[in-house]
Amino acid sequence: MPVQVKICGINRPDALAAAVAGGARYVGLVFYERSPRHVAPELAAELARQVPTGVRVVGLFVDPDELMLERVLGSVPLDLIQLHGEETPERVAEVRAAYGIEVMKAVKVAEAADLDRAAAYDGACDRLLFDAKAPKGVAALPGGNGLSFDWTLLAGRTWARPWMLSGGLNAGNLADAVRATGATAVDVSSGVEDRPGHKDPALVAGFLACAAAL
Ligand SMILES: O=C(O)c1ccccc1NCC(=O)[C@H](O)[C@H](O)COP(=O)(O)O
Repeated sequence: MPVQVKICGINRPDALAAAVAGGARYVGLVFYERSPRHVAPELAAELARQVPTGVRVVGLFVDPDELMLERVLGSVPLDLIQLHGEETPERVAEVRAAYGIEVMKAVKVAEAADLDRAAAYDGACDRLLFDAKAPKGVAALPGGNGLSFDWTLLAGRTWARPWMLSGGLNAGNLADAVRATGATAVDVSSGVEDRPGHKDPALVAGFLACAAAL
């Protein structure tokens, strides 16, 4: 079965067009103001309108409050809410119940214990996403840092929910990552950019071609 791809951090029509043309199943819009990929709800709504049926629009949030979620959901038709902060399992369940939209919880991984803790989210969300934990002591973003984690940590783990692999993926390491983890869905951002926050349509197309060939 082909690996499904989410291209995260879309903020321009040319990147969106490359993602759709290359067969991405998910496109991610970042609603986190510190991110170089941040999109205002107005631009996000315009981009979302260009997404064809069959491609799911994911809104990425970091510890959003109700005001934030309502502001975005009031104008942007999202298919999935991605929670990429320090949300507790209770908060994830609350967001899921409140908006009637699928919720994907990002779990930041550096060691086996992080995956042990992920079990608590398995019943609270619709999907899990495993991403590298941001390095301590630097002003890193909570995600989208182009860093990988030790993929062998996922070996032998089973999850009740569907899950995606992310963190430092690119066309050069995708095959190894999928082989090591058994992932059937992957998420990429930095690995298809030519500079922070700027997706390169050729890199997007190249990544999707690699995924399609797996
Ligand atoms: O992309 C961001 O700027 C971002 C900001 C805050 C939280 C999460 C963020 N991104 C997450 C993602 O783009 C993906 O879900 C994933 O982490 C892949 O990122 P990358 O390692 O850059 O491929």
